[in-house]
Amino acid sequence: LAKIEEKEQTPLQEALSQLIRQLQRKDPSAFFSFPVTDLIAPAYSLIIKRPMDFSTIKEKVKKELYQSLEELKLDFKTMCENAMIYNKPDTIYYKAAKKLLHSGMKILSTERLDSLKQSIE
Ligand SMILES: CC(=O)c1cc(-c2ccccn2)c2ncccn12
Repeated sequence: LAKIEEKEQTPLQEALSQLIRQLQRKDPSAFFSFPVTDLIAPAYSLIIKRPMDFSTIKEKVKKELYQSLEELKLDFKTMCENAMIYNKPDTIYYKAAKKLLHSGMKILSTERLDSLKQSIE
């Protein structure tokens, strides 16, 4: 079999991957690991205009679609906010999203991203 070439990660991709690992640890139930389907969430694709999940975020890193750390922060916020739009406040998904958003904003704080940016330049 031809050897499948592994591509080196850029410093930005490295920093993004490290942040995503930290964020995913805050989703122990893995509610946010994969895209929400209309099968498990009726009419989801009609209600949520910009679906987002960790697997899609990781795919975007791999395809070098993030040009800054802030773009990751935007997708992360969208992912959590989607869950707080679609799910009612008394559901496990809404509560998990609220908690994930809160802990994620610390991991992605401006101070943290600024210092990480220094190390990338
Ligand atoms: C994130 C989210 O909104 C979500 C994840 C899930 C989910 C994620 C993994 C396994 C099962 N369910 C879900 N199920 C029903 C309604 C909403 N959700």
